[in-house]
Amino acid sequence: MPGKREDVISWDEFFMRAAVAASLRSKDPNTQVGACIADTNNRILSVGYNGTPSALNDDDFPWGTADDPLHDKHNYVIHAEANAILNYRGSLKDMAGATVYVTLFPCHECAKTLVQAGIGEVVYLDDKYCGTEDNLISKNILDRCGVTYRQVSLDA
Ligand SMILES: Nc1ccn([C@H]2C[C@H](O)[C@@H](COP(=O)(O)O)O2)c(=O)n1
Ligand SMILES: [Zn+2]
Repeated sequence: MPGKREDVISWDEFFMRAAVAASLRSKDPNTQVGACIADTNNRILSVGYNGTPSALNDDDFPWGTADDPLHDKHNYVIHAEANAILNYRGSLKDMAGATVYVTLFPCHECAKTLVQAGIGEVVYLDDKYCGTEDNLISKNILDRCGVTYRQVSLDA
């Protein structure tokens, strides 16, 4: 009888690759972010990526930053982590202790939302805004709320 295949990818890699796949749907020309929420039984609950509200035509949209807040994408885009939570059709109770895999470290608004949804762990790929005020607030929120975070990398 042949033995089982041992050379399989880890759960971390599996969920992070799902987050990366979600990020490929993002229309943001500068930063594409994907998120995948996995529960404590290693089941994917939801995925999301950064984009406009679905009723807002993303063809007719200022995909840049601007001094005028009316024309700055940051005021319109829903972040990947928020979309992953909003896309979930089950009970929020299922997110208790779940892990969010995200391709970019969460901003402070997402950190608050993740905490409130019951997420217990953040696993991230990139932290390109590390050390910025927003990033420090985000880490402060996660630390104070007992949400752990760790960085992983994906081999090419
Ligand atoms: N954890 C994050 C951080 C950012 N985003 C989104 C929001 C914007 O669409 C983009 C950031 O744009 P940038 O300021 O780098 O031009 O990424 C997110 O979804 N989740
Ligand atoms: Zn965010």
